[in-house]
Amino acid sequence: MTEQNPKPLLQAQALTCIREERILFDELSFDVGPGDILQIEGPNGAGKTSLLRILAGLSRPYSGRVCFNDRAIEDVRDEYHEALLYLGHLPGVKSELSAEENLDFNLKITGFNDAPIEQILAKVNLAGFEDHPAGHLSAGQHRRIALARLWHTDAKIWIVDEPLTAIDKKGVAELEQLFLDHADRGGCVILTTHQDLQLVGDRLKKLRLQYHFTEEA
Ligand SMILES: Nc1ncnc2c1ncn2[C@@H]1O[C@H](COP(=O)(O)OP(=O)(O)OP(=O)(O)O)[C@@H](O)[C@H]1O
Repeated sequence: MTEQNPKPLLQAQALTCIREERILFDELSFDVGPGDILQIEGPNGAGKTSLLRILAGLSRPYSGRVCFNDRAIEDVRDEYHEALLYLGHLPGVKSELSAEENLDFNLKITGFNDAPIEQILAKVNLAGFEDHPAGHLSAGQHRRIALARLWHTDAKIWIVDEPLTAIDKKGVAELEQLFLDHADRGGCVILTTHQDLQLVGDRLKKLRLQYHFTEEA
């Protein structure tokens, strides 16, 4: 937290999610405030991605609601959209486009028409790979193209699904530092990862989802 009890940016209020007749989580409530870095943990299939998608407004909970600045996100859709950067676990990178074209496209759809693409790609260690088709890059480099958006955004709320997958140690440390800097500026980060975060350390809050079996299982 950057200050004592700041007003939450995002509130999960009694969220229940059911998929294929299985309750993933039931009446889940938590707040995320400026300066928070929240790691959602849990085994495969526990519902981490489902929770992130609900928080991002991409899918609806069975019951409960998500609030941004005390308002249901459905009621402040445009405002929320502006405040949010969501990066799903499928990176949204087109194999046939180059690293530069992909980033340029992703930034343009979020309103950045003149972003310094080369500089941003250099920050994610893709200098020299700007013209390479994403499909010819490694899994980690592919993911770095998607992650590059984090280095050029005004969004306060970052929701990122498994950002560290396929990223090497140095890249993980750089990302952790970026998350810390963002939190220090009053933003928040909600992420899933199966890795232990080293740098973020005591700034980190954790929320653990359990795997609930169906009654028949
Ligand atoms: N759109 C959907 N329709 C039906 N079932 C779904 C849908 N999305 C997810 N599920 C189911 O919900 C459960 C939780 O999936 P989810 O991807 O949220 O888990 P996760 O905790 O992110 O898992 P992992 O660690 O493997 O990424 C899974 O059993 C999955 O099959």
